[in-house]
Amino acid sequence: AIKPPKPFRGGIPICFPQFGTQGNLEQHGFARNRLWAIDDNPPPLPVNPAIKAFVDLILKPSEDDLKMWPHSFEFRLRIALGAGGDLSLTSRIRNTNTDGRPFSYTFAFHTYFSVSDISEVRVEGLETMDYLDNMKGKERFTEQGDAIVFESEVDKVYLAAPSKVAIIDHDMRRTFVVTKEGLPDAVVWNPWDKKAKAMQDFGDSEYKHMLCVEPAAVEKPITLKPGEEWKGRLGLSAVPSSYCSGQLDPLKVLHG
Ligand SMILES: O=P(O)(O)OC[C@H]1O[C@@H](O)[C@H](O)[C@@H](O)[C@@H]1O
Repeated sequence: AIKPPKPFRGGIPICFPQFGTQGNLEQHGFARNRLWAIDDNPPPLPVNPAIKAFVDLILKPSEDDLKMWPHSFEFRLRIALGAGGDLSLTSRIRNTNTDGRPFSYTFAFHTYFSVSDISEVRVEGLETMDYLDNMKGKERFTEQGDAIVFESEVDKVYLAAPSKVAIIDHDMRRTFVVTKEGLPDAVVWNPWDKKAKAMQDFGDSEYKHMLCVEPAAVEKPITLKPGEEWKGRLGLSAVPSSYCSGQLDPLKVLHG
């Protein structure tokens, strides 16, 4: 059972106004631990004709939030479902400070994916990208040319990652396609066995069946002046993937 203010481990927690430990706030910021309200009268947002249903939510800071992070904001979230089950999350964050002050934040859609077996999963789209390795003091490295596979703990922030990343699950014959807009980075995280054991709200072997791929703005914080609004979008779809002689065609997966 989830008892606020504990974050939910799974789904798509929203990291705002701080990703990870990059600041003075609690890990990943406070937004993921708050109750959001239904936004009955959201400002217009173009609706993709493929969208069949959506809900608009809003988060504004409480008095306590303002003590920790002294900025007034309106965070609108549209959660939309397409006919084929495609999911789209659009975040709109507006600076509503009345004292003329800008604010800066980092952000992530902390997306948990369910996979059959992490050792059999490949991530395509992040080859040759630069990344900051959270396990090595955020040092910068460059990924090799091969798809990413998993054989130990991974906690990396890929910088200026492409707008489409694919998670290919051989055993399930399923590929998750993650698309992102307005979010330059992509975090990839799996805690592996030792960290899984150390996490109280996580089963010892659950790491085998999950992977986080998180569209994010981490390296360069986003700054908004009063009255300015930022928009970031996450798109998710699951497509059946055929699996022939051990190889998928990555170009086909990523470019349709
Ligand atoms: O346990 P939390 O706060 O949900 O965070 C889980 C992980 O989230 C990832 O996004 C971070 O890169 C990791 O460093 C972190 O361990």
